[in-house]
Amino acid sequence: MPDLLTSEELEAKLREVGAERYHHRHPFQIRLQSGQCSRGEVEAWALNRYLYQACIPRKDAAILSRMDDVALRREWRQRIVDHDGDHDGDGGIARWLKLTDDLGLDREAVMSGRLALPATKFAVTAYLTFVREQSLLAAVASSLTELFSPSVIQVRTAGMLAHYDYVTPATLAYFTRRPIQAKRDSDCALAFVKAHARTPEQQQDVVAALEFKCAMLWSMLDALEHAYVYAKPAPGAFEPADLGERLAAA
Ligand SMILES: O=C(O)c1cc(C(=O)O)c2c(n1)C(=O)C(=O)c1cc(C(=O)O)[nH]c1-2
Repeated sequence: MPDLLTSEELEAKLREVGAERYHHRHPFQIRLQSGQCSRGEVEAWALNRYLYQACIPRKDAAILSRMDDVALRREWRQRIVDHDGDHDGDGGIARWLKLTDDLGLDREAVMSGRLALPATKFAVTAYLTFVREQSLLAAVASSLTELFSPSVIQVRTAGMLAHYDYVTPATLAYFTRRPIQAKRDSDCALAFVKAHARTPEQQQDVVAALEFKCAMLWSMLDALEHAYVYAKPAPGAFEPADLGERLAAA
């Protein structure tokens, strides 16, 4: 059994996991931010990621339902408000739909998830199952990828604005608020994890939870790369208008 880490050592270990395994290193992410994606690849990314966005308030509600502490619940519930908003047209999910609208995607097709890749659906379901079935500590730790999201969001947003003329700041409005929200949310989750991971086993669970979440994010980009860079979407999945050109180039 490994030694008990100090809370600073645990934090350093978690940051190491992010540096090695977070999706900022994924080839599809690098392709997206450096202007190499076709229009169809950008559309497929936005359509598939909608399912991840839509699952986040549901997974936060599952986590919230397991918290005994009133003060913690009060902090955590803000995450749900951020995504769902207070009325129609408000909140992160609505802002994600602004992105898919601007890309010309049909709302029903996006929101129903019927054109998403099988791997996207499996990944999102795995995240929901994880937070329901693992300990509360591991469920909270699985959100810690948000420690790393502000920098990937900044690089991706700047890259997309520079390289894709059909993408404007209004199209990417979803991302404007995320870095501040992610900092607030990950500060809260990290403080909880550092205070409650008090045995080597609990510390291992926390590290494994972050590795799981990095793998889940990574697998969604693997699936996008396979389907749209190599022009092989699964039967029934989204087929962008430029898929034929991509196939000819492959
Ligand atoms: O753009 C990104 O790369 C990115 C990554 C992540 C993440 O690391 O899980 C989240 C988000 N965005 C995001 O917008 C978001 O609301 C969010 C919530 C969570 C979570 O697990 O609770 N991660 C993320």
